[in-house]
Amino acid sequence: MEQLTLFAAAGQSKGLPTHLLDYRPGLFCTAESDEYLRKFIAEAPWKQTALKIKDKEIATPRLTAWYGDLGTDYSHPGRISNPAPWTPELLKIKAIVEPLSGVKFNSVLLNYYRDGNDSVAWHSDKESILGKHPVIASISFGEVRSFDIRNKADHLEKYSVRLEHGSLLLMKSGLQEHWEHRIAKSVQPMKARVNLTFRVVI
Ligand SMILES: O=C(O)CCC(=O)C(=O)O
Ligand SMILES: [Fe+2]
Repeated sequence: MEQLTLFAAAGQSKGLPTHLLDYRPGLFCTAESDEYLRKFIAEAPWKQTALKIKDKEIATPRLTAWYGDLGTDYSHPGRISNPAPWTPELLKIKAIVEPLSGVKFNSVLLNYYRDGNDSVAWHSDKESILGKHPVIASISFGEVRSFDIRNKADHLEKYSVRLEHGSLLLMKSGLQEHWEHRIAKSVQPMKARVNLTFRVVI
């Protein structure tokens, strides 16, 4: 089972390794972010996928949608999905995020956390299809959730960033190698949040 967040009310932890993570609040203004949140919730081809853990099928505790260039089919253990074609909104966001990231992305994974029960467990995005040192740009709309990272070699070394409405979190090269991240479930009531992670699938 996932643990409940240790950082429920905390802001950005002191000592956050900024060579691995770059947090930029307010990349999109509130009105624009409200509209993106509404539109993505209403229009993305949301799916709830199943994860196989020790031969048991477990529904992923959030909804996902995958968009990208044709040919960037993305497969995870237990899940395969064909990308939907880019929408005008996603292309607009991608064009803003790319110069800030120094990367041309060819796909984006959307996560929809419907309430505080939705989450993503500790993991790193280090599948071989993302290359050895992936850079991932993460945009958040909606409810502020705590993004926790922990050092793979020492789980007690942990930090947390509150991902605000309209913010960008750049996960830089090296983060996936040595650190895991999660969005923990929350005991506080939580409204909807949509997160976009722009990626390069090779
Ligand atoms: O929702 C988030 O901020 C993180 C999502 C994530 O880690 C992922 O999709 O791999
Ligand atoms: Fe991730």
